[in-house]
Order: sequence, then C-alpha cells, then structure tokens
Amino acid sequence: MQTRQHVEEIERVLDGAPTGRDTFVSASWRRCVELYGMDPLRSDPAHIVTETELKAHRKQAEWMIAAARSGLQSLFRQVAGQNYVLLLTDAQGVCVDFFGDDLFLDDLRGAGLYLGSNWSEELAGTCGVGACIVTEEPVTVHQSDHFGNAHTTLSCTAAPIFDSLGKLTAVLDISLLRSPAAKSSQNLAMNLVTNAARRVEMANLMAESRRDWVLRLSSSPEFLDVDPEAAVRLDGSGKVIGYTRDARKLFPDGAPILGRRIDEVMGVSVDDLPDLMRNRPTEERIVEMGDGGALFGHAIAPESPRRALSPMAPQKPLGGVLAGLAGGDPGMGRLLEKAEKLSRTQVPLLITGETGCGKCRLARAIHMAGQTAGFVTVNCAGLTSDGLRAACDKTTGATTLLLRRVENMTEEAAHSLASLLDERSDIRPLSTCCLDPADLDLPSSLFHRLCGTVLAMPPLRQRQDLSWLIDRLLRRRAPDEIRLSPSARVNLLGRSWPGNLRELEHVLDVTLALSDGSVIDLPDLPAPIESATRGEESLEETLEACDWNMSQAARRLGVNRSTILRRIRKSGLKPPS
Ligand SMILES: Nc1ncnc2c1ncn2[C@@H]1O[C@H](COP(=O)(O)OP(=O)(O)OP(=O)(O)O)[C@@H](O)[C@H]1O
Repeated sequence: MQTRQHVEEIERVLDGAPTGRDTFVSASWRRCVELYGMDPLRSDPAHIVTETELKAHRKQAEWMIAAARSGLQSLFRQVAGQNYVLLLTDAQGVCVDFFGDDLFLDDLRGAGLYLGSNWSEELAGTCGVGACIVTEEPVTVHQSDHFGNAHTTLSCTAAPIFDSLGKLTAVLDISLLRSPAAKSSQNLAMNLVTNAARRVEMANLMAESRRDWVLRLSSSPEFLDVDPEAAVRLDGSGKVIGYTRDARKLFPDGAPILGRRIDEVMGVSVDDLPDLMRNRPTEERIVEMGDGGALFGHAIAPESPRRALSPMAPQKPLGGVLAGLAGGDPGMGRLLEKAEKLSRTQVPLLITGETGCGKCRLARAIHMAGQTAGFVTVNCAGLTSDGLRAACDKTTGATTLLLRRVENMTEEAAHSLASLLDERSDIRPLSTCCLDPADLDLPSSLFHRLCGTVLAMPPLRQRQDLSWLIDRLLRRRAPDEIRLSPSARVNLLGRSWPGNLRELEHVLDVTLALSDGSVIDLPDLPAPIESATRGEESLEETLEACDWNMSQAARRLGVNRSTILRRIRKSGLKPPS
C-alpha cells in the first residue's frame, strides 16, 4: 500500500504537481527517473564496492579521514545510545570511514550503512549523501524522501565538507535505521553534522596553513579562539589562498574568493593581523565587514621554519613574520636572521636605530616568531613605577615586555624596572632606543638586564630594498592599478628620509589623498619636509630648553649624543657658566 502511494507520488512529481516535499527531493526523484532510468518499485540491495576498490578510495581520502577522525569520534560520543550511525564518504559517495553501534552491525551492513557502500545518487537514488553531493548543501533525506523502496525506513542527514580551495571533498552523514515520522525530529542531527563538518574544514585549513597567516572569525567573542565560524588562509600580501566554506558568506555573493585581498572586503589588512593575535583581549579584536557588520577576529601567524640541527644542512630561507620586514637588503637580511635565532631564546634585546626605522615593528615580529603568550608595550617617556607595574600585572606567565624609547626612562622608573625584572623572571624585555648604546644613560644594573645584545637597524636611506618597501607600502594603501612613474620613483629613492619608514608612510598617504589618476608622477609627490628645528640655529635653543643635558637634547633632536657634541664643537657654542 505504502509502496503504491510512494510510486504515485513520484509520478505526480514527474507531472509537475506540487507534493509538499523539499524541492531538492523532487528534483532528485526527477533525475532518478529521467537521468538514471531508475524504477522506485525495484528493491536494489546496497551497492558495496570491492575490497580493492575500497582500499583505493580510502587511500585517496587518507588525509580527510585523518582530519575528520577526531571530529567524528566526538560527534559519535554526543549521539551515543541513540542508534545513530556516522558515515564519512568521499566526493564519489563511497563510505570510507564509519562509526556505528556494534550491536546492530548486521542490520547496518544490510542497509548499506557501512564501510564501502556507495551512496552516489546515480546508484542509490535519492539519499542523504547523494543529494548532498549534488546540491553541495546540508540535507535531510527522511524515510519516504528516499527514491528506492529499500531505503524508505532510513533517515539520513548529510553535510558537505569542502577543501580549502572550495571543492567538495567529502560528506559527513548521520543516519538512523528507524526514526520518528516527523522530519523535524532530525533538526538536531542537522545541527550536529553541519557543525562537525565545519570543524573538519577548519582542522584541515589549519593543518595546511602552517607557513601562512590564518584569520579566524566568529560572531561571538567566547567562541572565537575555541570554535570559530569561518577562516581564511592568506599569503604575505593579504590575498586569500584558502578558506572554509562558511567564509563565503563574508564575500560579496558570487564573486571569486581565492585571490581577493582581505582589505577589499574587510576593514583589516595583512599588516593589522598582529593586532588580532591571541595576546590581545578578544573584545578588542574587532574586524569590520564590508556589509557594515563586524566580527571578532583571531589571527594566527605563520610558523617560522625550524633550522635543521646538522651544521652541514643548507640554510633555509628566512620565513614567518620576520621575513616580511625586508626585501633583499643584505644588512637587513643578516639582522633578521640573527633576530630569528634570538627569537627562540629569552635573551633581552636592545634594538637601536633612528626614529621611525621600524624598531617596534621588529620587536613585535621577534615576539611573534618566539610564540611567547603575553605581550605588553610601554612607552618609556613619562612612564611611572605604578604605570609599569600596572602594565605588567595584566599578564601572567611568559611575557614579552616592549619598552619603547628606553632612553626616555626616568631614574625612578629605571629602578622599578630593575626590581620588576628580578621578581618576574618570565618577562623578556625587548627595548628600542634611538641612541647608540654607549650614549644610553641608564643605571648599569638595568642596562645589563635590558641589553643581552644589540640589534642595530639601518636608516631607510641606507637600505637597498627601499624600492621594495615603497611598493609594499603602496600596495597596502592602494589598488593594484595605482603605480609610480619612473621619475617619481627615482625622486623617492633619492630622498634622505630623516623620519624613515614613518615618513615614507606619510608621504604615500598624502600623495594618494591628493592625486587623482592611476599614475603617481613627480608633481604629485609632496616636497620633503625639512624640520626647521633640526638646523644648527636651533641647537642652542634646544640645549637651553634641556638645561644643557646632552642626552636629553639628543633625544629631542632624534640624533645621538656624540652628534650633539660634534655640533656644539662645530658651532662654538659654550654652556652657560
Ligand atoms: N618593514 C616594514 N614594512 C612596512 N612598514 C613598516 C616596517 N617597519 C616599520 N614600518 C612602519 O613604520 C612606522 C614606524 O615603525 P616603528 O614604530 O616600528 O618605528 P620605530 O623605529 O620604533 O619608531 P620610534 O623610534 O619613533 O618609536 C610604523 O607605522 C610601522 O608600521
């Protein structure tokens, strides 16, 4: 009787009459008859591939089985005792992994809910796995939704799993041999299976992205770090090179995702990613979306490659966050290599160089390469003992303490810092300073607690990768079509850049704001700003303002102490008696 009704319903669907079934079910019935020539009255047994074929399918899906295993195990634990069976099939519909209750193994085998069964639509008719492969969407195929007579007691809920390039690669199916009549009884199963599929995609993306940035996103701060909703894998320029399926929702409908730069769709660029790392409070890691909404972001930095232990092993090129700081300048290359080795130690580092040359940026990169949990920055100008303590109390455990412009530290703060470092051996100080270490006026007890070794950064005018840096900063600010004319480039390369990278950033910002067209030409560039206070005329005023304290005057002018002494001698200035 039931069979006759089922056949009649299929006939009505073929005639185009509405029957109240989900549209994907009616469409699948139509394919079963019109495309695969199936007969709903035939009670075909389950299609099981041969032992050798199963081996081949499992071998092909090996990496997916491994990525999905722990997800499947935890899902199976969640439904334990409720007679559910879990199948992982490959993109052809062949079951390559299976979790079911041993008590019902014979029944499950008989129904095809077992390893090696082929649930592709053209063989099994309308079924959960088959419909999921065709629609690439999660589906529930409940009881008489099935086309074939043999399966109308089953309820199957299936979710697709995509690889990081957006290709359907597997299906996760949760099935019941017998289920309540209402299809809505499977809503919870649908939730479980789609969440499990999302986690498998996430695990797979993370496993293949060790050398790239990953940005994970969630609408809830509580789940951001533990169970994010979507993730994108990014290359060094911020272009998407992989994604989990749910990340599609973040991009404009239908537009390709691979190759898009994230700053075209979100309010963050690749350079903002360090601010979205785990050492920052979750609530502060907000990413604005193109549609006006916002999500919480968690950026995971590329791992730097570990050097082989053998001294004979060829040197691997520098990788990870440090590699992005220079583009072929030999001096910077050596400096970054040293920084990378030191990043794995607890040695306190003093990073010196002119203002704006990237000392803080380097300190941050060293911290990230070393993968220490906590990160605190304090500005030494105006730093009080209380301020220092309060900043460091924010973290417990291994922490990097970035001391910006350590030459500006007061004596009181210097003493406090020395005792703090004695109390907290888990704090690693990284200090930046615009003076030569020899001119640094710090109590020697503190100096040696801060300076295990010096990393001296070159000024921008001495860097051979200036052209690379100009392009890098330009690309971050403007679309690919905007470029520099050769004469504009030559002009920028010939400047002296007293403000270093900070000045370069400002020049590019001003240029882009004021110029129209897609080519930046010489007249579009702002003239270099020579600071009036840097001339010899103002030296006396500066010295007077600093009570003739050479170190202070040097700080004010952004030069080192010996330069001040030289200028004083040259200009014949005499301190007041
Ligand atoms: N390698 C780099 N690539 C692109 N931008 C950089 C790089 N290094 C630094 N910058 C940018 O240049 C500016 C100055 O960098 P940073 O604050 O690290 O300099 P600093 O030497 O610590 O300056 P100061 O001594 O004045 O505190 C920042 O806006 C930073 O983002």
